[in-house]
Amino acid sequence: MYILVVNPAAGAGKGLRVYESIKATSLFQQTDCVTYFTSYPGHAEEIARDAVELSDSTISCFIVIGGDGTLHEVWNGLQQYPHMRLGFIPAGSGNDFARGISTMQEERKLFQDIITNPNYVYYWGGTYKTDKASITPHRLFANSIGFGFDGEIVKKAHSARYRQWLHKWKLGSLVYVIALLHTVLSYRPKTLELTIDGQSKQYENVWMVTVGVHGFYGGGMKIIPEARMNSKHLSMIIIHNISKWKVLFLFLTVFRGSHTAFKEVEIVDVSTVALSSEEEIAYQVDGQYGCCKRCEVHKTEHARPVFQYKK
Ligand SMILES: Nc1ncnc2c1ncn2[C@@H]1O[C@H](COP(=O)(O)OP(=O)(O)OP(=O)(O)O)[C@@H](O)[C@H]1O
Repeated sequence: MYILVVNPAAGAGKGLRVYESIKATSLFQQTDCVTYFTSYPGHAEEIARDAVELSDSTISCFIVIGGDGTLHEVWNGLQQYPHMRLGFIPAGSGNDFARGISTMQEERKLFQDIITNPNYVYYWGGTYKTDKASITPHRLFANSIGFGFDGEIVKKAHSARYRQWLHKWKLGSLVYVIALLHTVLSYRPKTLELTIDGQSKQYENVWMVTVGVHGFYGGGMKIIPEARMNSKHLSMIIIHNISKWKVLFLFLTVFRGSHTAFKEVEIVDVSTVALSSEEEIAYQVDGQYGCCKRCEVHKTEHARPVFQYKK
C-alpha cells in the first residue's frame, strides 16, 4: 500500500493539480493507494504519524505531493520509523528537497518510477531543538536550518501579498528572491556564540548561519555548493562582517555558487552545533519560520530510504 499525503494548497494550488494529473493515470487506478489531503499547518505530520502507527508493516512508501513544508511535516511524523520509505513529488514554490536529491521531474514520470522502478538512496537529515521546544526531545529537518537573515527572508516570503501573483504567473521560485531584496534593507546583523563540535567562538555582525544536508535552498540558490548528503557531517555556512551592498552582490552570485569565494563567507563541516544569542533571532527550517535565542543542531543517526529518480 502507498500512502499519498497531498497538500492541495502547496505552490498556490499546484499540489492539487499535480495530484489530479497523477490520479488520471491508469497506473494510479491499478495501484493500492490511500490518499490524504492536508487541511491546515501541522496536518501532514499528524496524518503521517497516525498512518504509520496503524499500518507500518503494510506500507510500501509514503508519497508526499507538496512543497518542502509538507515534506518537513511528514518527515517529522515518521520520526520513530526511520526505515519507512519516502518519495517526494514536488509541487511547492521552493522544492529544494527535489533539487537536493536530483529528482526534479514531471509528476507522472516520478509516480510511475516510484511504483514500477523504485530506486532508493539513504538520506541522513538533521535534528534541531530550540529553547522554545516544550517536551519534544528534538525535531528533524530534511533540507536546512538557517538563522538570522535567512529566517527573516522566509518570514517575509510567507507573508508577502505578491506570493499569490507570482504563482499565478508561474514565477513561484521568485518569491524568495524578492523577499531577499526586501530583507536586505531592514536587517540588522547579530552577535552569536557558536559551539561547533565542542569548540565555542563568538561571532560579531552575523548576517546568517545556515546548516544544510544538501546545497540548495530558497528555490534553487546553491547556498552551500560543497554540501553532499552523507553519514558523517552536515555543512554550515556563516556570513559575517559584510556590508548591506556586498550582501546584495553576494546573493547575485549564489545561483552559481561562486559566493563562497567572498572573504566574509565561511563554510565548515559540522556534526553538532549549538547557537546562542542574547536577542531573539529568526530562523527557517525547511522553509518554515520561527524564532529562538538558542538552538542545538545535530546530524541524524539513522538514514531514511528516499526515492531518487534514475535517468
Ligand atoms: N489545506 C491547506 N491550506 C493551507 N495551508 C496548508 C494546507 N495544508 C497544509 N498547509 C500548510 O501549507 C504550508 C506550505 O506548504 P508547502 O511548503 O508544502 O508549500 P509551499 O510553501 O508552496 O512550497 P515550498 O515550501 O517548497 O516553498 C505548510 O506549512 C503546511 O502546513
